[in-house]
Amino acid sequence: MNDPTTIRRLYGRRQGHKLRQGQAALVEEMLPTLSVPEEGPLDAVRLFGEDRPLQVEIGFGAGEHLAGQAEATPGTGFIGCEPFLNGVVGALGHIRDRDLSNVRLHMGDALEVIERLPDASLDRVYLLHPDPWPKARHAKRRMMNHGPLDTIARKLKSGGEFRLGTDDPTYCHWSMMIMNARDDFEWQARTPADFLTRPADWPETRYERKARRQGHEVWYFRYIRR
Ligand SMILES: C[S@@+](CC[C@H](N)C(=O)[O-])C[C@H]1O[C@@H](n2cnc3c(N)ncnc32)[C@H](O)[C@@H]1O
Repeated sequence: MNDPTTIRRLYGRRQGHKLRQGQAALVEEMLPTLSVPEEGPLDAVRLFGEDRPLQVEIGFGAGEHLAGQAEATPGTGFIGCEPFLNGVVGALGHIRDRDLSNVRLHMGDALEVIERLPDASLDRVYLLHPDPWPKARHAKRRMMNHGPLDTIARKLKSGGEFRLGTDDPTYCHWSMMIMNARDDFEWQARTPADFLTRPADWPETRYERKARRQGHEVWYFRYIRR
């Protein structure tokens, strides 16, 4: 079971290096206890044993933002979604190190999980540094498209928040155009500083750090569901 090939077959996509033994143990022992059930409707009671606010992070990468938010708001239930095994292993490490009991993980497509939640059930959805799909012919694969956004809008409570972070100028412009065409979200930006400055309750992600190291500007969008 510790063989990385077996783990890859059982637990989906992986990137980069082989899992070390400690990481394999996290996947074998901890992940099954934190995984979102594979079938059926989902809600806070099924996931956390009680009614509580819910937030979803789409593509949590290495999980530092997810863990930071979960640590800051222990009364909220967090659902982190990420198809890559290495990212899931990173999140498991953070969850263990910070002793978090309010995170559940889905190793796969976030929209599959969001669809199974009740309408108007989410307090917040995070989409931080999504894959930019820079070629025009791949634009329909971007998460910032009306199909995925319709789903996110339906599942957010009125007054709930959708957060987007990106350092990609094309993706930034694209996202603004898409969101401008919608009347179900209100952009929370009064001055340029509002979207050029990371809010205090927005932990830095690995991609964001990398972008800043490379000298890129980063844009932070907060939209309230009307
Ligand atoms: C560029 S990385 C950013 C990771 C992280 N949010 C950060 O800022 O460091 C984008 C991530 O989104 C994940 N992703 C792409 N499509 C996804 C989907 N449909 N559901 C969940 N995660 C997805 C990818 O696997 C990848 O890890």
